[in-house]
Formats: sequence, C-alpha cells, structure tokens
Amino acid sequence: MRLPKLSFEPLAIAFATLAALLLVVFLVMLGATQPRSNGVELPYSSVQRMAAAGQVRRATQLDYDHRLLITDRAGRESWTSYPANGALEDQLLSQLSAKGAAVVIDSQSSKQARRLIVQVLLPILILAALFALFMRLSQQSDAGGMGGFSRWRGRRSALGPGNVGGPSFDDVAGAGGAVAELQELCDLLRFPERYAALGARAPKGALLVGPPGTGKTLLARATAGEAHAAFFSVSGAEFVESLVGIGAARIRDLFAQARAAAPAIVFIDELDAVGRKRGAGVGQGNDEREQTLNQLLVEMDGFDAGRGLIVLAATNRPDILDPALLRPGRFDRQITVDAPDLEGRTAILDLYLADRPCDPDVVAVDIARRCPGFTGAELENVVNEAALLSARSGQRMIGVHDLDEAIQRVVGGPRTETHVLSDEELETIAIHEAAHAVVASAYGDGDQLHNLSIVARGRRLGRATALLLHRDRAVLRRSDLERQLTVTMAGAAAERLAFGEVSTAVNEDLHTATQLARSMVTSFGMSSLGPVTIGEHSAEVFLGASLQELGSVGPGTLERIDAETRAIVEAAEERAMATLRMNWVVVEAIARDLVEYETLDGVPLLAHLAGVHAAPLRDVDGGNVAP
Ligand SMILES: Nc1ncnc2c1ncn2[C@@H]1O[C@H](COP(=O)(O)OP(=O)(O)OP(=O)(O)O)[C@@H](O)[C@H]1O
Ligand SMILES: [Zn+2]
Repeated sequence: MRLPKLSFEPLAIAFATLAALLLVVFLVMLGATQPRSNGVELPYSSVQRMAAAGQVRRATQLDYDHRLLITDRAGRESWTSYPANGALEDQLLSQLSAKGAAVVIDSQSSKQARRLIVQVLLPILILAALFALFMRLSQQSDAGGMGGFSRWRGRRSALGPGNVGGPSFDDVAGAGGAVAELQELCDLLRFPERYAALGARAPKGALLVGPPGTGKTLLARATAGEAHAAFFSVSGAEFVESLVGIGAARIRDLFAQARAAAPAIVFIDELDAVGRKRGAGVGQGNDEREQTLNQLLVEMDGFDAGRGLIVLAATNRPDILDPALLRPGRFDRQITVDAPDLEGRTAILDLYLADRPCDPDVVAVDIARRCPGFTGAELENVVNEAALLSARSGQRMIGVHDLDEAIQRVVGGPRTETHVLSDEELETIAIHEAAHAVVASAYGDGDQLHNLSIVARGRRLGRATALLLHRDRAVLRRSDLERQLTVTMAGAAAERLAFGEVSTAVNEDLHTATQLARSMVTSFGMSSLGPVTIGEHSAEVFLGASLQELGSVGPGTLERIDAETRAIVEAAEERAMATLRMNWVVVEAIARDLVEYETLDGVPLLAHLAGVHAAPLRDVDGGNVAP
C-alpha cells in the first residue's frame, strides 16, 4: 500500500504543531468550564418536596446556567435545573427561605462571559491569526517574488482589459525574434475571429526557453499588455513547496479565474519545477508535483484554444520537461530567448540609458562590446550600478568610467556566472567556430548552419557540430561518420593551425569525437579490429561502462581499441586541417566578422561559405572515401 507522502516544509510542521497544541489547550479549557458535579441531579419536584419539608440548609441559584445547588441538612450536595421562566423559581426560593434555608443568588453572568471570551474565543482568534500568518509566509516564499499566489488571487487583473500601464513590447529590447512570435499570440487574443474564420487551429500556449534574466517574464507581461489581456502569474516553484493536494487545487483555481477574466494570459515561471518528467525525481516529494502536473495537463486540455486564453511558461531546462507537456495542444511552441548579441545588448543599453543623463561620450555599442554574454537583467543592473556610482561621486551625468566600473561589479557579483571574454579568448573561439562552419560547409552540410555565434557558448556554439551529428538519419555509412568526425575535429585543427596549440575550448569536441570513434571500433566493425562488436550492449551503454568491467575483453584488445580510436580521431583532425588550409582565407574572414559582430546570420554566413571546397576524405586505412 502506498501512503500519500507528506512532504511538509518546516514552516508547515511548525504550524501544525502549534495548531495541535492550541487545540489541546482549548479542549482542556473547555472541559474546565463544564459544570462540576455538585452531587447528584435531582428532579425539580424532589427539590420542591425537600423545600416543603424544610430539609434544605442552603440553596445557591446559579443564574447563568439555570441550576439550583442544594445542600441538605445532612450536608449532602445535589442540584436541579429549573425552567427559565422565573415564576416557578421565585416561588421555590421564597418557600426555601421561609423554611429556613440560606438562599444565595450567584449571578455570575458577566464573569462567565469574560471566561467564555478568554477560554473559547481567544484560542480561536490565535488560531486564525496563525493561519493567516502561515498563508502569508507561504506566499512570500514563492521564488521570484512577483509571481505569487496573491498575484492571481487578489490582484489578478493587474493588466485588465483596457488597462494600460503594464509593460509593452516597447519595453523589451533586443529580443526581436521572440517578440515577433509573441506578436502572433497577441493577435490571436485580440482578433480570435480572424483565426476562427480561416479554420486555423489556434495555439494554446508557448514555452519561453532561455537562461535566467533574459526577459522571459518581461516578455510575457508585455504580451499581456499589448493584447490588453489580464495577466495571471505563478511560479512553478511555489507548487512544490506547498502541501499535498494544494498545488493541484491552485492550478484549478488559477485557470478558473483566468477563463473568467478572458482575454487572459496565464504565465507559469520556472515550469521545470513542476513539469519535470514524471517518475524521474530523486527521493520523495514527488507526489505533490505529479498531482500538480497532471492537473496542469488536464487544464490545458480543458480549454478551447482561441477563446481568449493563452498559457505562457518559462524554463531554462526544456530537456527535463515531461514530454506530455510538449505535445501538440499544449506547449507546442517553443520560443527561444537567448542572451542578446551585440546588437541586442546595444538596444537594451540604449533603452535603459535613454531616461538617464549621460555623458555625450557614452556610446551604447562601445559598452555593449565590453560585456559579451550579458543578459538583459545584467545590462539593466550595469546601468543602475553606473547611476549609483556617479551619484555617489557627486556627478550629474553617468560617465564611461562609471559604466566600466559597473560592468566589473556585475561580473564580480556573487552569483553571476558571466565572464567577460578577453580579446584573445574571443579570437580563439572565433577561429574555432569559423572552422566548424567552413569544414561542415566544405562537406556539403553548410546549409544546416543558420547562425554562428561566439556568445551564448554551449547553446549555439555546439550547434554547428550537434546539427550534423543528430540529423534524422537512422543509418549512417562509414563515410558519413568520418565526415562528422572531421567537422567535429575542425575546431581543434584550426586552433592548432592558427596558434600552434589547442585551447580548452576543444574539450567537448574531443569528447564527442572519441565517443563516436570508439563506437566505430567496438560496435560498427569499422576498424582494423575487424567486423566484431565488443561487449553485449549498444554503443552508448557500452561506453557508459568501463571497458574492464566487460570481462570477455582481454588487455591486449583494450590497447588495440584505444589505439584504433586514437588513429581514427587523429585522421579526422588531419583531414580537417587539409580542408582548412585550402580555405584558410575564409576561416579568417568569418572569424574577423565574429569578433566584430559576435553573431553571423544565414545570409552573410552563406556568402562567406560560398567558395569553400573540401580536401578529399581519406580514411584510416589509406583507402579513398568519396566526399
Ligand atoms: N530584452 C530586455 N529588454 C529590456 N529589459 C530586459 C530585457 N531582458 C531583461 N530585462 C530586464 O531584466 C529584468 C529581469 O528579467 P526577467 O525577470 O523578465 O527575466 P527572466 O528571463 O524571466 O528571468 P528568470 O528566468 O530568472 O525569471 C526585467 O525586469 C527587465 O528589467
Ligand atoms: Zn568546437
């Protein structure tokens, strides 16, 4: 049997403990206010009889709970309830006193009311206050702060219909591609009938993919602002922290409100926090996430596209998302929001410098050149720091040196991973990347390259090779693999040609090439070891295990595998060098442009690559392989 996992955060545990404690105290106090026994209960008529017989020594009338406590002549206590209408008791009391009993009237009603407040109402009030505090705290713990529970609970329509004042696309700079795609969604919200008339299946949502600080949230808000749509924002992280079942309920609630407020945009920041592949989590705490994710999927299926509701989500890890989220009819569009290139950075700096007094010699493009890889958020930070610096030194305008110092501060900041590349680094990367492009193009794969960049390393940079390696081909010939190897090794080859040595930038290429070459030896029988596979498993599994673990492989074989692998990789690098020597002018021209502009798009890139040609492919054994 599976018990629901209780993934309580400490706050919730503290709250629950306090609540339980209070409840116990409350119950105990409630018990204390119950009447003490005061002996046995007698029927009213018996008391009347006792009164008439003069057996009562003392009678105490308790006004507040309509009881009469009786002490008889023998000292025994008993009590009776009396009706509330007064007539009877007056009669009884006068009879009692007439027969010599001491009559006490204890009208404690005011005292009793006070006791009631202290013992009953106060605990309830404290409980309520605690609960409110807890809710408040759980809202504040939302990552990002701005996308809180309260945002779509209370102030759901910060940008309601006709509500101007939110950001618009004018407030976003240097994100041209993303803006164009969002513009389309915006039109969909504003003119749904156009799409309906053409029978177009409207998209339900889009995923904004990009590193932190590149303006994904800003873009989502701007889309809502442009479309005059209500904006509901939540962060995926807040669902993970909440109690079991609450996340799903929140999602349901959120979508209900958004539907009611249509046209509306629901924005889910950090989608990966809730949308990670189901069953893939480590440890516990996943039931809550899975429930929330399932609810999200249900909601996304549940609304009609084109009815004025669009779901935008942001993530920087699209690869770990549950595939169900990316299926058609859900987040079937991905909009890449990368760190801006030189042009983009210039535009963003212009945007933020525009409303601040600047020295005339502050030129945005010069500053942008000094901070490759900076995100929009970091650039905004640079401008802000510069303003602070110049204010501190009593200037009236922001100077170039303020901006320079601000860049250093932002780079040196505690949590940024940004690193300003030196000219030397830029040149190395430029040559390296240009070489990949040239060799790929020489082997006829250049049309796969849409864009070459020396910023955003790791995302766009690797793409030149990744593209060629992961094309949709199920069957690859040996010559295909050798071409891939050659393109992969082109970066290292070019560095060796240009600088006489390689840099750490070749690490990933080497890794890729070695893996591929080893598969050629051990899985595809493409080496002098002959047509054998070594190890039971497919290439990837095999490579994951250490070779020694595969008992059947003798030490001699291992050495031969290594030697063959190295030979294949070295041959690939040599082929790359031959091709690069023939086209070195092109490599240098592309590298120069890359240093200058950081990014080269399709047209100028293809213009550069038009004349390149390949040296003949020669395999390891010396036999010619057709290019
Ligand atoms: N392209 C841009 N143009 C103008 N300002 C930008 C741009 N990109 C980022 N900014 C500034 O950076 C701030 C932070 O950006 P935002 O929060 O939208 O980034 P994000 O991609 O959503 O980051 P995260 O993934 O951390 O939530 C924005 O409020 C804005 O001031
Ligand atoms: Zn490379």
